[in-house]
Amino acid sequence: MSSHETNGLVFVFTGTSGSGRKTIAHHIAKELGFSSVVSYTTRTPRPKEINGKDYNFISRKVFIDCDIAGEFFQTVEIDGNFYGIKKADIDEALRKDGLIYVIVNRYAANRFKYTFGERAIRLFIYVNKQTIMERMLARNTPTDVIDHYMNHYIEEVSYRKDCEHVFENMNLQETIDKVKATMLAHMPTTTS
Ligand SMILES: Nc1ncnc2c1ncn2[C@@H]1O[C@H](COP(=O)(O)OP(=O)(O)OP(=O)(O)O)[C@@H](O)[C@H]1O
Ligand SMILES: Nc1nc2c(ncn2[C@@H]2O[C@H](COP(=O)(O)O)[C@@H](O)[C@H]2O)c(=O)[nH]1
Repeated sequence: MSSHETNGLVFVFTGTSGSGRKTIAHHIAKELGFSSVVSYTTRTPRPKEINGKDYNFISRKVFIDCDIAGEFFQTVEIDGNFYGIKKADIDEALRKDGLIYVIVNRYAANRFKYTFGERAIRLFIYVNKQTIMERMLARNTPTDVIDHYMNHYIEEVSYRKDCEHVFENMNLQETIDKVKATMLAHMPTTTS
């Protein structure tokens, strides 16, 4: 049995695309000092995305080879692109930090819940569709990315009823404070 089945906490950031999940998750992780388990994808990088931070960008051939070799904990295909998280990356981060965080959609969130049970905490981040649109337009986000966010909104937002915690991300600092407090409440306190 690998360690990801026995130890550690998994914070699963999920919710509506473009709602601020990565911003919130990375900010809190930096403050609390733990690292993310980064997904692999065959999608083309968007402007400002960093390989190894936002995603590990790989070719379809490499993705399929890794999949056949059984390296992925879970995979999904969205709009013709593959996404997945590697078992070895989960195990390594759990060994190092005792907890991990991932940023994924409902399919991976369900898989984490199934495998880790109460040790998987789903943090659902959302904003309304209009706000996502306004934020994206203000940042000159490419049209195809905005379309992608809009097309998946209804399906994604319906998952919030299944999650342990739900946050509407209007004021960023307020959301960060609430999510961080929620995460800390799940983390074991250290005794001196
Ligand atoms: N409360 C907020 N107010 C205004 N802008 C925000 C807020 N939270 C995040 N943003 C901005 O919204 C954009 C999308 O945020 P982010 O990339 O973190 O979302 P995401 O849910 O991880 O998106 P993706 O679906 O692409 O993974 C970023 O430009 C971020 O700076
Ligand atoms: N099931 C999984 N979902 C994932 C994974 N990595 C990212 N995601 C989610 O997919 C959508 C689309 O992402 P985008 O960056 O192309 O907009 C979004 O909800 C991501 O959080 C994964 O490994 N498994």
